[in-house]
Amino acid sequence: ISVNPHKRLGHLDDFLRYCDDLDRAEDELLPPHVYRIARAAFTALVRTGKSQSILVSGDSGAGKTEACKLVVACLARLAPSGRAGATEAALGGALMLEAREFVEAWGNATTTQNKNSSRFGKWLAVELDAESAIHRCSLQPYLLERSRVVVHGPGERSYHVFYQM
Ligand SMILES: Nc1ncnc2c1ncn2[C@@H]1O[C@H](COP(=O)(O)OP(=O)(O)OP(=O)(O)O)[C@@H](O)[C@H]1O
Repeated sequence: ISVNPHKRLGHLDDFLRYCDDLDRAEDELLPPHVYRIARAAFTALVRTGKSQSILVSGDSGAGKTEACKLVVACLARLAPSGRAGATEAALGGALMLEAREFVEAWGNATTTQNKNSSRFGKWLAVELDAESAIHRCSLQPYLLERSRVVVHGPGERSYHVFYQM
């Protein structure tokens, strides 16, 4: 269970430093946190070679979109560590986050529940190479609320991009 803090907590570096002090076998010693979920998926993928999935669900405004960004930020920091190609991998993670801002312009809108509500579902894939560095990221949108382009409720808006232009 993840609770929307409604403020930047910003302690990824502290968390990763804390993780570094622990043996990798001791995932269960980590505090409950979205970073712990991301790290557990990463270590399981590296250990087993099998794909891992993280399903984020909840009410509008619960913090799903922000939680996903934190997962990607955490993977981007974990994946390249100490390997050749680290710069490219870190860049891939950063680009993924930047790309999401762009996608949000076209698929997010202000609603009564959330001023940056995602009006589509998304399948985000992060692929690692044999060196456990980020190889490729992709984002597949689906079920976009297309009717919002022409009509929306009182106090709501159409997609951000129309106001940004
Ligand atoms: N981890 C977080 N740190 C700081 N602020 C957050 C965090 N999670 C959510 N918020 C705040 O809450 C707002 C709503 O969160 P978010 O857009 O992630 O919700 P959501 O569950 O994706 O909603 P929707 O289903 O409507 O898209 C964000 O715009 C942000 O202001």
